[in-house]
Amino acid sequence: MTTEPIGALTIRVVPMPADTNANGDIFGGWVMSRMDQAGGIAAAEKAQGRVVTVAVDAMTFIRPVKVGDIFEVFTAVEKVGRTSIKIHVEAWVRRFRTRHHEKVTDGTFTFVAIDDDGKPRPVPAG
Ligand SMILES: CC(=O)SCCNC(=O)CCNC(=O)[C@H](O)C(C)(C)COP(=O)(O)OP(=O)(O)OC[C@H]1O[C@@H](n2cnc3c(N)ncnc32)[C@H](O)[C@@H]1OP(=O)(O)O
Repeated sequence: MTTEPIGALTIRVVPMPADTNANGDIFGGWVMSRMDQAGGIAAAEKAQGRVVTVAVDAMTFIRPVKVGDIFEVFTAVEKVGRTSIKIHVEAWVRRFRTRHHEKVTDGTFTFVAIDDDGKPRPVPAG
């Protein structure tokens, strides 16, 4: 089990009771949405402009997220193609009250740099 997050801290937020599923844990869609947002921030920085999500791969939900946890998303550029960027995304929590730090989810998000017409454009070098 990884003991330290991979990548840069990109989003930090506390989930609320409205974000729970029928079990009382945080809804997986809420988790994926925050991960997509964080990946989009990292990809837009690399692309120096607009990006869209084209694919999500290898999502693993390892541990539940609870109300009151501090939810953190870490991102790292994994691969840059001609117009696409793969971002490794990890979600970690600092557990409510204990502040125990553990990984809850990871996945690979692929984004495509787009122009004003929504068409793929090359990712700038550097
Ligand atoms: C449906 C939704 O609302 S999801 C939420 C937001 N996302 C979107 O709206 C995106 C909707 N999709 C699109 O607009 C288009 O599919 C686009 C702009 C992302 C891509 O357009 P396409 O005409 O398919 O582009 P194209 O075939 O040239 O591929 C562009 C790049 O994406 C990569 N790509 C395309 N599909 C995938 C895929 N399923 N997995 C990984 N990479 C992919 C290609 O390999 C290519 O990468 P490269 O240039 O680095 O080699």
